Amino acid sequence: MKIAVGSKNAAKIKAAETVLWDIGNQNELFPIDAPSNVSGMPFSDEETMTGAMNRAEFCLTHEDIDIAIGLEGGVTETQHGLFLINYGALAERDKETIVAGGARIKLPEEIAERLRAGEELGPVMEDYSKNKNVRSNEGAIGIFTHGMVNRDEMFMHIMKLLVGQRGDWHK
Ligand SMILES: O=c1[nH]c(=O)c2ncn([C@@H]3O[C@H](COP(=O)(O)OP(=O)(O)OP(=O)(O)O)[C@@H](O)[C@H]3O)c2[nH]1
Repeated sequence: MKIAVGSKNAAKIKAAETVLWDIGNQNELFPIDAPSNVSGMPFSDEETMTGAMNRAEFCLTHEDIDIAIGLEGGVTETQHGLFLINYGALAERDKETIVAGGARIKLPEEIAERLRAGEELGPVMEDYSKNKNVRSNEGAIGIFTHGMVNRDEMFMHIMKLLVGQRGDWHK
């Protein structure tokens, strides 16, 4: 089967590749630069989830793609602070899109304040950590967990939730 992941982000591609290899399929993975059609920095569960679904559904407009995956990062406000969140979606023609959310952690207040003021997490994390291209490598989750859970691993978990819900990979 031809499977698309709606991003050129290395952490997202690695997560998709790893989980698809793990389920033992002879599938081909195609990274596609898919628009999320939500804001650059999604600011709620709803918006982040919609971004993941929009990316997956965009990939299905490529006729040769059988299964499309969208992965999206964002943040959400809670009574206890601003949390980093992530969602994934798996779309197929004539089937209901499958959705899953990933692990979430509270962001330090100095980061939260900058996001509330309109900055995007990617550049803020580069500035904070002095590392380059954080969003495609360890991610904010990797930095704040001291490498215990990096962004690819967090997306791998979402991938497992998606492919697990679909189920019938060997039929
Ligand atoms: O350093 C980061 N570590 C993270 O853990 C993280 N999660 C989200 N973001 C940022 O939030 C926005 C939407 O995220 P996002 O997933 O839609 O886009 P992305 O730029 O990471 O990938 P893509 O658009 O190439 O697929 C973008 O500004 C991302 O930079 C992160 N940045």
